[in-house]
Amino acid sequence: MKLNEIIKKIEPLDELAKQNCRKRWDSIAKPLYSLGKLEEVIVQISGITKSHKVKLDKRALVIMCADNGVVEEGVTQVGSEITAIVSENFMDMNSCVCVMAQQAAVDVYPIDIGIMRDTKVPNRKVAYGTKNIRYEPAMTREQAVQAIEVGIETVFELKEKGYHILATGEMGIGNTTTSSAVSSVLLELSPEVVTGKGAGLSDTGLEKKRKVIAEAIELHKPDKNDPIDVLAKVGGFDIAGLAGVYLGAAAAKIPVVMDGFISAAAALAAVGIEPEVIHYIIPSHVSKESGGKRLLDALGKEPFLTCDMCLGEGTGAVALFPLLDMALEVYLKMSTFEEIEIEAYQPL
Ligand SMILES: Cc1cc2ncn([C@H]3O[C@H](COP(=O)(O)O)[C@@H](O)[C@H]3O)c2cc1C
Ligand SMILES: O=C(O)c1cccnc1
Repeated sequence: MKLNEIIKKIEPLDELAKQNCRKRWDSIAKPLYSLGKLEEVIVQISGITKSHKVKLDKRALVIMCADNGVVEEGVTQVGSEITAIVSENFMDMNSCVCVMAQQAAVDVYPIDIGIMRDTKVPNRKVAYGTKNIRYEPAMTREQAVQAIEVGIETVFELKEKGYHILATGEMGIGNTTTSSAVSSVLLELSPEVVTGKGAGLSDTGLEKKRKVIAEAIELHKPDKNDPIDVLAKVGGFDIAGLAGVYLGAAAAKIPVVMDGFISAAAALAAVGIEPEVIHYIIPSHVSKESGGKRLLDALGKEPFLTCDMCLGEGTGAVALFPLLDMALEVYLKMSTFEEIEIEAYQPL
């Protein structure tokens, strides 16, 4: 599926479906608007799916798994070999997000979009890891587009399987370095501000990480007005793949729940490629990682959850599903004012 053709398919949300959904909320016997963002998110999903008959029965988490050459620079607490190990554990439902996903009835779809060795994870490899951004661009522009297209194709395959809603996750040692680099360029903020300790780093390690990011940006001069250039020069296959998931979701008219810092950096790139994508994205939590809040602000999204999480894998996104389920149960099952024979509140 070609990126250019997919972009052409992306439309504004359906206003009529949103209005019908709002009407249903307003008829429910409770104080108007009192479920706040939980009402708004169901309205958003109506607009995305062009129907006020919202269904969230089948849900999938896409986990983009890839390695990053920049790990050679000592910007992480653990080595690249951990990416493959954790990614293969997803296949056995043995990771934090898998446990949470089972609880929330979310199916887990890890994808090997660029792990540095062969794995048992479904193979959509663009390459065996990216180049070290301190010295070379992470990937070619063609590879960035290819990774985006892997994300797009994944969405259409899941839509075909009947999924109603998707969530984003990733696994890739070193990907808070690449996400911070992408964020620094796209937000026009110094690496100091948007770079944190990722999966754990000493203070000296953090200093080095910021320096490496600053040097990579200085060397490659990514064009902030061209998110594909930014992804190619200082991003990763996982981030580009996730950008493709957002673009694909918008084209396929399927809502997508965004996880934390890395997922938000990918979202910012996707929205830079096609601004309309923003309406198809549902935020979940605010990552504790430096830059997490700034990315949400730049996307104009408020988090549902503030739990100081910074784990990745899609954990924050999956954590939102029980809340979405409760919102939808009220929306679908609650009595209306008419049914319990009291006069409806008038909007103020
Ligand atoms: C065992 C382990 C499991 C993980 N699961 C997610 N991450 C998270 O940490 C990584 C990013 O942090 P950094 O940039 O510091 O490497 C990503 O893989 C992210 O998903 C993990 C990290 C580790 C070590
Ligand atoms: O918020 C995230 O996505 C995150 C933060 C730190 C480490 N891994 C992921």
